[in-house]
Amino acid sequence: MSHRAGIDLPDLPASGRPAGEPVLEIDGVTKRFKLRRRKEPLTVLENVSLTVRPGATVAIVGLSGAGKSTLLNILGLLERPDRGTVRMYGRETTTMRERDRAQLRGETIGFVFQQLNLLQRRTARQQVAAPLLYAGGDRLRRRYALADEALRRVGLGDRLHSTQSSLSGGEQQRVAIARALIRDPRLILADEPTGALDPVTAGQVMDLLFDRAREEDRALVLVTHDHALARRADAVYVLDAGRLTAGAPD
Ligand SMILES: Nc1ncnc2c1ncn2[C@@H]1O[C@H](COP(=O)(O)OP(=O)(O)OP(=O)(O)O)[C@@H](O)[C@H]1O
Repeated sequence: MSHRAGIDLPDLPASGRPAGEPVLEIDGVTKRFKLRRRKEPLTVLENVSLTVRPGATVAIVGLSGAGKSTLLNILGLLERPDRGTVRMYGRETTTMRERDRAQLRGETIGFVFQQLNLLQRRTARQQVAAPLLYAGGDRLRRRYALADEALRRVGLGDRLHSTQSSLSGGEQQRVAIARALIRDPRLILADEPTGALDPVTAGQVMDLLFDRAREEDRALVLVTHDHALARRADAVYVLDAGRLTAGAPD
């Protein structure tokens, strides 16, 4: 068991695939939103269950408005479901205090979302190093070297000192990916991570995310409209009318 920042997490094996406890396991998750001027709430997720094991790559597809981002927010402990359980390494999170959920989120999850949430005047190196400001110890001291390495891995080794506003949309997205990976998260949650990228760069970036998830027994959950990309995952699920079913995209 690792004990980092007060959170107990199972140790990852040095090699090989563990039979292992699921990274994430949700069961019977239901989410409704109250809409203005509508009596009946909108049911976005209905009795959704999903298990993500170490090393797994999972893609979720569905029409616009199907609830994919809502599901990803629940998996990422950013939102709580109205019903159901969300277990991370066996720990039930829906009843945890917000502070504990935030700590578990920070230690475990790397987010690559559609909204980039990057600061326009910071350099690429500063953006990517930022999550390590809270890491402490060696990673805090080496944050710029680690950021430079992460930026090189997404092909931005020559743009370390460029400010966010001077980068193209695709380059900004790669900065966001480098930032999501800098803390070496066990679970990567990605929402349309290649939307702004050309096919070649998109392929390289996805190789990086898939390799990280598979080779190091991390896990990846990917939301996408791109069915060719979804087919690269070990498992594909379709979200339709609030229900999640296993299935291959058309
Ligand atoms: N906070 C909220 N309050 C009210 N309705 C919401 C809220 N968040 C999401 N919704 C609604 O829930 C439904 C699902 O939204 P969500 O963003 O999860 O869909 P999505 O499948 O990710 O869509 P897209 O592919 O277009 O990004 C939509 O009808 C949306 O308007």
